Amino acid sequence: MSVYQATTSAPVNIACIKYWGKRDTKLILPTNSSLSVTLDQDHLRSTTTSRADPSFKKDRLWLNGVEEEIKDGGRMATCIQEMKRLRKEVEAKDSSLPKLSGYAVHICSRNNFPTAAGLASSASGFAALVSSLAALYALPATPSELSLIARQGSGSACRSLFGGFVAWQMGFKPDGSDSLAIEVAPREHWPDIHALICVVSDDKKGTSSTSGMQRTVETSALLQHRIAHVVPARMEAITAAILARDFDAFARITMQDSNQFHAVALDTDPPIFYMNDVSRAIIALIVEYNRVSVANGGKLKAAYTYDAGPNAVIYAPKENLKEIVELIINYFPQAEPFKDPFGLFGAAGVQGKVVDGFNPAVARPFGVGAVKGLIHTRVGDGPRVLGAGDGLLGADGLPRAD
Ligand SMILES: Nc1ncnc2c1ncn2[C@@H]1O[C@H](COP(=O)(O)OP(=O)(O)OP(=O)(O)O)[C@@H](O)[C@H]1O
Ligand SMILES: C[C@@](O)(CCOP(=O)(O)OP(=O)(O)O)CC(=O)O
Repeated sequence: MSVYQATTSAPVNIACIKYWGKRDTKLILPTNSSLSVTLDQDHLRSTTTSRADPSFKKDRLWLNGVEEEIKDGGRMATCIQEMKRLRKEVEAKDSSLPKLSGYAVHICSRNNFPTAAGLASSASGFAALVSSLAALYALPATPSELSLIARQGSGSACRSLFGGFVAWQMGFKPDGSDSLAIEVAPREHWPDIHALICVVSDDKKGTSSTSGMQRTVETSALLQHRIAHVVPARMEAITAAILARDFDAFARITMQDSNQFHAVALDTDPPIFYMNDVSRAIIALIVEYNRVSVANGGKLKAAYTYDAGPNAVIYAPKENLKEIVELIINYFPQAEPFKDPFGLFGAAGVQGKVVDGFNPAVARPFGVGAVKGLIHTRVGDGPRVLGAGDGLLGADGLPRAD
């Protein structure tokens, strides 16, 4: 008997222009457009296997080995239902196709990084879910078409259907059919963009993005100014910066937009604080690192950005990553040796130090554990279809023990 199964992996994305606010909470339609960099799946990814089988009684999902309830009318159920609808359309056009749209599915997914810790697991998770079902159902859909469905799982997930530099166009139609992701530039356009993730906390966060942004929509006057007068011009300017590979402009806009997102969080009633003292110290270090460069006649060398949590993501051209890792480690000693996937350091490992002219008093040194880990990665590609050997379900249709 045929086994109908597909496995894909999908990347995390970290926004430079932040999505924060919905105009429709069911369809997940945003109050502003956003733009992100897709990170390399060689380092951070969700891997998902989907199987359709006539013997399955109901749709089931396992996340990191634990079964999650698929709630009726919930986001997961909506995504699965929408994918089955697309499959049904394909089957209607070709009667020789197996009627997979009528079978229940078993879905098994793993993240190779902490889930629900502000590392955008919902983005890679829903992108992997949608792309694995698209592969299972052999849908002729484009990544933008699939992004319409991933968006209904988690807004930011729509941007993980592409690699490189990705915009989520907010759209204007009430049915959401124009609220989708498009590629601004593939990673090959600007492969030099690297990212250092400073894991400040891998705990589950206090205020989820979903509830936090809704409170902001309801109570923040500053958000209305951001939506009407700030984001549209920033979307244009950062797109131009990416197309011109202008890191100075890219960095300036990215930092400004992170700052404004955290300002609207603070402007929410009651206020929401996602950054902590460690996050703010990292901002001070990057600001000073850039100041020294500019004082010496150079340009901005790094950009920080923070999502709905205290973890920092630092974007920079590859050539600056060595200095940036040394800088962070100088203030935030690490319990574990730095994993050095790009071979920046020799066998001796990293020694903390600051660049000449750096004012060390901009931040106080912290103890081991303030920054729990550093992940060095770079701009990456979009979802990948994997081989049968990578499947996460066993012959019985349940998660494989490994
Ligand atoms: N691999 C996956 N497959 C399917 N769903 C997933 C996967 N990984 C995460 N999710 C869903 O995303 C939820 C976590 O999303 P949440 O927004 O709380 O955290 P986050 O994405 O890590 O943080 P943020 O989006 O704010 O950066 C999980 O509870 C689960 O429902
Ligand atoms: C701060 C952000 O990371 C917010 C992400 O919010 P989510 O996409 O997690 O929210 P839901 O649509 O409610 O699932 C900014 C961004 O990624 O653009």
